[in-house]
Amino acid sequence: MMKTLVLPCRVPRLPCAKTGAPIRFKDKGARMELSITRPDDWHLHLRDGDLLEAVVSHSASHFGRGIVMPNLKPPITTTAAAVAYRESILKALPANNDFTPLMTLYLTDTTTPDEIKLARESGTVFAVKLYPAGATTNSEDGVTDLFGKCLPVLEEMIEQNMPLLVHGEVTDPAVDMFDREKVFIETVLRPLIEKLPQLKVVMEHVTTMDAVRFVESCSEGFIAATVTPQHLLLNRNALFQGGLQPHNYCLPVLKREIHRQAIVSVVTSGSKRFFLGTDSAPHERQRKECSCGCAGIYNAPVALSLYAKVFEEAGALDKLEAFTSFNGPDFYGLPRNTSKIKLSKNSWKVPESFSFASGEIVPMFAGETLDWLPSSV
Ligand SMILES: NC(=O)N[C@@H](CC(=O)O)C(=O)O
Ligand SMILES: [Zn+2]
Ligand SMILES: [Zn+2]
Repeated sequence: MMKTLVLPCRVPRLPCAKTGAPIRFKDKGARMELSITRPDDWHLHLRDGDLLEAVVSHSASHFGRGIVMPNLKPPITTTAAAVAYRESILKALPANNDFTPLMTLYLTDTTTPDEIKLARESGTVFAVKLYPAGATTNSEDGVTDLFGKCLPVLEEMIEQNMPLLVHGEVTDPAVDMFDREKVFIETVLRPLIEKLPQLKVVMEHVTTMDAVRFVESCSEGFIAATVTPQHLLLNRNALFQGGLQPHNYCLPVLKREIHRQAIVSVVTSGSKRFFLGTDSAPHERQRKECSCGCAGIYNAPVALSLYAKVFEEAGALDKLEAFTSFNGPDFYGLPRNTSKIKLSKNSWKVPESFSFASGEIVPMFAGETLDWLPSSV
């Protein structure tokens, strides 16, 4: 496979007051070590069956919690299904691992306010996910008319202090693929927030300067965003470099360099509105390398190394811990993790692939050498 073109992260920094996050650096001879509060992944696809078994340990080995996406087949639309899915995740965890899956419900045109009450009472569901119908992988059952069909549910979510997580893209085929996030902000998100200013919303996997500006312009504590490693490190050239690169294809699709730079600038500025969400989305190799390949990048094994790389190159390692470990739980109103992990400046090679019962999964940056190695303390 072609070596991925990784872009430099030394970009202009937005002016910002120092957050003063207590980061501990140790210089072990030539090797730098960083000790940070255990991170959480606020956007994660764990799948089910043997794929779940194959991938879960890559997240569970370093992350404390993960917001688990509900886009299974069939989707997780009820609390009962979320509770059962949670059980199967717990069963698939390695022994003595206390990773906590935070479950989500898949919003449909027919979700009821009572289901939201049940979700809150269960203590296992932490958010509701909006997939505009047809926007991405397994979104066929998603919402067709948010304002027409879902307002009572959204009002109940305000009552229950339950955040709405959005895949922020319109699906109108007349809208250019690269403009779908920007158009979603203007036609759906802004009107939604004007109508329901008390609703907590996370704009998932932001990819544009427009999204960065929008989130920054909203009230803190109500609107936040997750950011993936791929949208921090790659621009849309990575899809075509040396030939079509299916393992760099995800949705929302990678954008122009100016957008990538805007995202790097805002996360490394220390803004509290942005936090770690890998969107790690494994698909079996044949489902990526075919004539109509699936969208989704499998980044769980490399995500922490890559986030550290971005912050290091931007000269902002002192802001890394807030992004990986504080801003997310603070937004969700959950306690921060108490355990730590270590990131050592140690070269390691990303495996070419991971085999499992039904095939192989190719990780992001397969076969390449990365600098930061995470380990539990
Ligand atoms: N991001 C992706 O490209 N794919 C995700 C779905 C999603 O998060 O949109 C998947 O489930 O494969
Ligand atoms: Zn999505
Ligand atoms: Zn996703």
